[in-house]
Amino acid sequence: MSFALEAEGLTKTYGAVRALDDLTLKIPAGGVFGVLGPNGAGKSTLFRIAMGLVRPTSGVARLSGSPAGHASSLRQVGAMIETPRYPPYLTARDALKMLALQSGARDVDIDGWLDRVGLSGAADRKTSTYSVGMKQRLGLAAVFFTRPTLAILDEPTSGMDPAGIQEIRELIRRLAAEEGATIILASHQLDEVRRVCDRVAILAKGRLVAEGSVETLAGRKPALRLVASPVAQVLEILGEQAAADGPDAVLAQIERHEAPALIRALVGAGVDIHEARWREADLESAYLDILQAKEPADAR
Ligand SMILES: Nc1ncnc2c1ncn2[C@@H]1O[C@H](COP(=O)(O)OP(=O)(O)OP(=O)(O)O)[C@@H](O)[C@H]1O
Repeated sequence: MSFALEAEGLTKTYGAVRALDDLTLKIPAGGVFGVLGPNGAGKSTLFRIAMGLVRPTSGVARLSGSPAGHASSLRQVGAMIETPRYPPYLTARDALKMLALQSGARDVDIDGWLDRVGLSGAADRKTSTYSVGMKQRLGLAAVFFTRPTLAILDEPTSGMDPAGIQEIRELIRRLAAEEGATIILASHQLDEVRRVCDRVAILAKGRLVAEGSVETLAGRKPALRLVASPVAQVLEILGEQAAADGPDAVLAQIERHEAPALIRALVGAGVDIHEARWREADLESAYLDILQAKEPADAR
């Protein structure tokens, strides 16, 4: 397996503060990886080291096998650290042109990228007139237009309203699928992480306290909750794949692609289905439980 980012025994101290404390973490190449953790857990420090902005006190970080901070690894990484800032007098188009010049990227389809992030209509407006969401979308174009193999997004939806968060979330998923880049994102929005990320790591006080797929960490897979009658017949048809969930509902442990066929089969067997809804993995409770149980006890 190849890894987009590897941290081995990574420690970073700022005076008496250990921002990272012997962190070992391997983030596989491909997909969207979430880094979670309370304020001060060390997420941004890990990202700054990956981008070569900060030197570790000890340990190593590698991007696709090359040491972080080396020219070869820097060329592969694009990053957005919180809300991007641009000189206020620049339009979005000029901001991307400037970034293309700075990065030495050639043949960048600036109009195409403005279109992909939904900014075509505002391309010639000064970025100082942009909403937070528009700045984030421009920031995503700026990360991806040089086609990095690794994109690091530090709290990409901070300060945004729910509609804006949903837009950015969909854009990130689309870019992950279309660009094939590994995306590593830090977020405090657990719902966002659950919907966007394939795998997550939880950091606390600079250490790794949990790592795995969202479903594994949440301790349960998504299940299809069917409100149906007669319930007994649904339980009989589904056998071991189902469990009663109250007097009129059943939880079916099936994969998402199996849902249409199951519903067709139940209706064909004469079952009335009043509601079918996915019960998602509960990452938030799992996150809080993990932090309570595993957070290193030594307060700093
Ligand atoms: N340049 C610095 N100088 C001194 N201390 C720092 C510096 N950068 C980070 N720290 C400290 O290191 C610890 C980890 O900070 P970091 O920003 O990596 O955490 P984080 O998980 O990104 O937090 P948040 O969720 O609040 O962004 C904190 O205690 C922070 O105060």
